[in-house]
Amino acid sequence: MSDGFHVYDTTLRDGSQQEGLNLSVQDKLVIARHLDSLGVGFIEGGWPGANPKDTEFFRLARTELDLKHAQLAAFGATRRAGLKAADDPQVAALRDSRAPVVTLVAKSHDRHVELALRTTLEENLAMIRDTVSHLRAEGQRVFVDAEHFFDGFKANRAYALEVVRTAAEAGADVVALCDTNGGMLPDELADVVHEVVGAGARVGIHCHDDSGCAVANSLAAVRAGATHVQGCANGYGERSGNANLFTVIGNLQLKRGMNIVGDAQLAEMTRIAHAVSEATNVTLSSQAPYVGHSAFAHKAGLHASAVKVDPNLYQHIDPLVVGNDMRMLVSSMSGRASVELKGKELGYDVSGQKAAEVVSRVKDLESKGYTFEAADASFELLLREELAGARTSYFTVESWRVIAEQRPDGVQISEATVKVHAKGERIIATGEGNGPVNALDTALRFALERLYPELANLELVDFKVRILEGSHGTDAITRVLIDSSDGKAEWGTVGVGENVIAASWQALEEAVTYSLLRAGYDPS
Ligand SMILES: CC(=O)SCCNC(=O)CCNC(=O)[C@H](O)C(C)(C)COP(=O)(O)OP(=O)(O)OC[C@H]1O[C@@H](n2cnc3c(N)ncnc32)[C@H](O)[C@@H]1OP(=O)(O)O
Ligand SMILES: CC(=O)C(=O)O
Repeated sequence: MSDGFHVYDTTLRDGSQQEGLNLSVQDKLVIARHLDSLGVGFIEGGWPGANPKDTEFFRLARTELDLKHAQLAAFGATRRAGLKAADDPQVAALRDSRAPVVTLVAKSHDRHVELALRTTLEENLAMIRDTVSHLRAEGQRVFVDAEHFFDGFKANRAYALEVVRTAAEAGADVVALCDTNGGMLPDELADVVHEVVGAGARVGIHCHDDSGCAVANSLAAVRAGATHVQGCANGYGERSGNANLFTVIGNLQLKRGMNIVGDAQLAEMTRIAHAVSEATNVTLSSQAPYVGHSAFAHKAGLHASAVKVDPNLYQHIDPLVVGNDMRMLVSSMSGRASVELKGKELGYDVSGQKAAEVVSRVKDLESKGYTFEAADASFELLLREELAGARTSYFTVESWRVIAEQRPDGVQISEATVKVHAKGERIIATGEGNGPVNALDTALRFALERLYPELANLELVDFKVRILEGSHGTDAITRVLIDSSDGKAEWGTVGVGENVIAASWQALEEAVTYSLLRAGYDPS
């Protein structure tokens, strides 16, 4: 990280104020390690003393977190009105955390001092002064988060600036100006930051995303002179979240030319964003800038035809720089170039008239309810059929049948029979399952596993059903998407039919066919 500029992560404190996000101490340790490996300068670990988990995190961090880049910061409030900082138990918890940095939240809006703290403006300044100097004297580095700073500045400019001066004079290294309610817009916010820079301490910025401007506001603040930027992984945080730190880092490094993290660390950013999302158990938006699964996915035919000439015609950066990948999506919006590029991605040479035929087939099938964006394996099987003039096939299906039963004891069980032909044999197999699709899957595997032992590695990992509305007087139809894995890769297949079992069978048959193709068996 460049000297003189701080990247401060508050995922483990402000990020965990997000509705539905609950981190264990172990989750926090895992996330801290990921953020450290990205090269952030500070990791705010939580509020020691506010709850046992955060206190425990700081205790364990001393022995279990071997941070290579970041310093740990403990978050807490200034002392209570009327108490000495040294006697305030919450301040003691910050001291006892033994974190090298303490970040104190301080009121900087006069109305909040009077209504929320129920004290005088002078006492609030004394609370800031005493707490900062006490912790400094105890050997900790102190940052101050000036809460509601921008709203406070509008209401009482002199008082908001006095808060910054008081914190700086007492020894705070950073005063982070907080857009706590997240309602600021970049131009207005930048003007305020500009006025504060030079008041003594290093000026930082902490933005919430209630107006959808948290990242833009953070960048505007940096341009106006802030040299400390706070944010959260994947934009987590209370209400609409905080500035997405990954977007901020990408923009500062790649658009503003700042040396925020190393190139090798930036190339890990996509992996880290997804690993943090695994730890928080909050699905990462596929549209997340830089790191989302769709951030460099091209669906429109016109885009693909230009990307074929030069990917940068429809991409703002090279995805590899942030560890992401360009992907081509095939759908009813595709043209020949989309199919050509997707074919190349899958290892097939398809162009000209053949590409046009594939496009036309995809469009026709999508008009009937199929979708190939999420069913890459079904698309590959279709492509192979167009190129070879015949389906890739390892078995032919004579018939299948399934019975769903509810027994007198309430247990529901399904039983399926499949009749298939493979390698010159006619095979009849029966399977049971907790539902009809599970029973069909079991029966099909029983039928084929002896001839194709690699099938034992196939696992169905997801199953999605969608009822598509009928049009032009037709009945509604069912689309089934199955995600499968062989432990090395995942792939999707699609089936469409008038009933859910027929659609599922089709997606299942393609999942099995594709797994045999991947396993290297020769098609019949
Ligand atoms: C803008 C932000 O996001 S700041 C971070 C906010 N995060 C959290 O609140 C999560 C952790 N919080 C907690 O666990 C609890 O609220 C605690 C442990 C901190 C306090 O709990 P309690 O003692 O029960 O108080 P409660 O939550 O009801 O109220 C907060 C108190 O802190 C006071 N306070 C608020 N801000 C400050 C401040 N900057 N400096 C000193 N005191 C403050 C309030 O006036 C209130 O005082 P009161 O007890 O005299 O009414
Ligand atoms: C401190 C903080 O999280 C805020 O003001 O938003």
